[in-house]
Amino acid sequence: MPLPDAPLILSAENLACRRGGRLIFEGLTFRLRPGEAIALTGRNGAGKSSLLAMLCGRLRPEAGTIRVEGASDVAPLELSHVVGHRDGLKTALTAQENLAFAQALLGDAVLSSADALARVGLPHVAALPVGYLSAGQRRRVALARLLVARRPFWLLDEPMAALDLAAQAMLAGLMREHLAQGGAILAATHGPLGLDGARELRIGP
Ligand SMILES: Nc1ncnc2c1ncn2[C@@H]1O[C@H](COP(=O)(O)OP(=O)(O)OP(=O)(O)O)[C@@H](O)[C@H]1O
Repeated sequence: MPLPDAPLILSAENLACRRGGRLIFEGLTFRLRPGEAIALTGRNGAGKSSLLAMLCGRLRPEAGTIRVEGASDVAPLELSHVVGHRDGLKTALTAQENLAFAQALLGDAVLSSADALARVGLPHVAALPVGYLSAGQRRRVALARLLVARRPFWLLDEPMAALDLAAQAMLAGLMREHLAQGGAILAATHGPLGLDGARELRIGP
């Protein structure tokens, strides 16, 4: 899908989240603007992953609204890359095949699969089935999906998990590039993202 020309803002208004009958959070309001990064923080169980699930349409808010200002008729998921705890990779396919699949699915191609793997430092595993890769290598392949198709919003759940220090620096660099190009990032995290200008959004006490 071609991206709309208008500046896009991911907007959440007065969100409440209920899981297993328990109110997890309520009254959550924020706007994610072009070029902006939000570090979503909070203790274990505060609802960070649940918020990401709501933003990408997998979980219905108990109350409140989520919309994209500038493209109100488009679901946020269609304008987002989501990298969650589950990497969504197909273990029998090679790294390159997984990325080619993602590119065909997501459209609006940017880098080729081979170039995206090179950017995340994995050119040598392109032809290996993902099932053979280490945890950190798998995460890098999942992150390479960010590079094969253009999406303004990156919604990331613990993106630094399983990455060694060099890979953390590489990811911070990719995120900075995305922000410099007018993209926006919301990342649930328990640690630093390596982004100086990131604004903290804390859920819970
Ligand atoms: N499918 C579910 N059914 C019932 N409760 C759930 C379900 N999924 C999550 N929860 C509960 O919702 C709460 C929020 O979970 P969530 O995974 O969003 O927290 P989190 O902030 O991402 O935690 P962490 O920092 O540990 O990753 C937790 O109490 C969790 O047990």
